Amino acid sequence: MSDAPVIALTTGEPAGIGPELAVMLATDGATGTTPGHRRVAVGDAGLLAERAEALGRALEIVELAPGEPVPETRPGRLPVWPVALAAPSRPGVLDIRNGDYVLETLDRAVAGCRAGEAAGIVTAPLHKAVIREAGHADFTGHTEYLRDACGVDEVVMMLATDRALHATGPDWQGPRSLRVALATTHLPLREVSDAVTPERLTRILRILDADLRRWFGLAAPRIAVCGLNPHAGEGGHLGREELEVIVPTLAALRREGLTLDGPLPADTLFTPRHLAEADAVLAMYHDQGLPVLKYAGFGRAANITLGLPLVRTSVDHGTALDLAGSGRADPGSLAVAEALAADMARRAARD
Ligand SMILES: NC(=O)C1=CN([C@@H]2O[C@H](COP(=O)(O)OP(=O)(O)OC[C@H]3O[C@@H](n4cnc5c(N)ncnc54)[C@H](O)[C@@H]3O)[C@@H](O)[C@H]2O)C=CC1
Ligand SMILES: NCC(=O)COP(=O)(O)O
Repeated sequence: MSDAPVIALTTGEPAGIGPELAVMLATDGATGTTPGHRRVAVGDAGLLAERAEALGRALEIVELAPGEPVPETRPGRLPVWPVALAAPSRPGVLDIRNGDYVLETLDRAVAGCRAGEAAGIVTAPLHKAVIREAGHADFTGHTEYLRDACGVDEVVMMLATDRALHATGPDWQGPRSLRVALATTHLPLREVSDAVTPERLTRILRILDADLRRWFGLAAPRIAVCGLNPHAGEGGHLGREELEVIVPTLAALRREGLTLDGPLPADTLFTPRHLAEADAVLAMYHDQGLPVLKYAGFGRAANITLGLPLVRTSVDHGTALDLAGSGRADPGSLAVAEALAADMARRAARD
């Protein structure tokens, strides 16, 4: 049996594109053969078989018992850690009866990592609203769910375009190569300002600095930090969060040795001159940073949860209910995210 790391691929919302993306990876000539890692899907085996049939792809689904070794990845075969759907699922049609199912796939993957059966997790997209409507009123996303499942206080969501996953130094240049981390994740805009506290910023920036060193081989990561307000507050005339929170927090962290630029006006930070001088950008909120990242690399970017005790990467997109079942969804981001999880798992094994 190979010692290539096992990556658990949670197949996400059953009515979304996740299951068919897993089928695409498993049947594709390039991604179906991954000598560097072994893939095990986590989800309903019957659902995956249905999606494979609908796409016209020949796929042998191999249900694994707990503890059974994950075989080598080869095209046309998909080992599965089975989790049963609560109700049949049709592409594009959400069903709150399957809300728990999605969380159970995550729990199975985390348990697999804890038991040493898997070295990392890559997640296909889930649908946040349907999970909340299924009774999990506090659910906001994988990132926060995995934080709580792993018992850590803070994690950082960072998305990176594929060119930025391994690049350092002179390779890090220009708008197509971008790493964007978020100070706040899934919050209504109204709550963002209150959430940007010295304590949170300090935790986030320490994790970002440490994990850029750990996973991206950067000896002294340069982090460009966005302001919260237009023109980074215009000297206090357009908001005081910069003067009262961000500036003093960055100053304290610089004294700890972090290399931080900012707070900078977010509208001009994402220009080549500034990006050329930064290894990552910290945006204050979701839609301040992610539209730029997706403009630069949608479909070829990965989402990484920093600060977890396990490896977790994900796609740069959501459930795309409008495409589910059509076979037109692009599996590019899932392939990038899975390859990154495998790289991180190998790095973790070496360290
Ligand atoms: N990692 C995750 O689990 C994520 C989950 N979501 C969730 O997904 C649900 C839907 O979110 P939306 O904002 O509508 O974003 P979305 O990414 O699902 O869709 C936005 C647009 O992008 C297109 N698109 C998405 N993925 C694509 C792919 N692989 N290939 C081609 N086109 C693609 C869709 O067709 C749609 O036009 C929400 O519940 C959201 O919370 C969103 C982002 C990440
Ligand atoms: N837009 C990114 C996103 O929503 C990712 O959410 P999750 O990975 O925390 O589920």
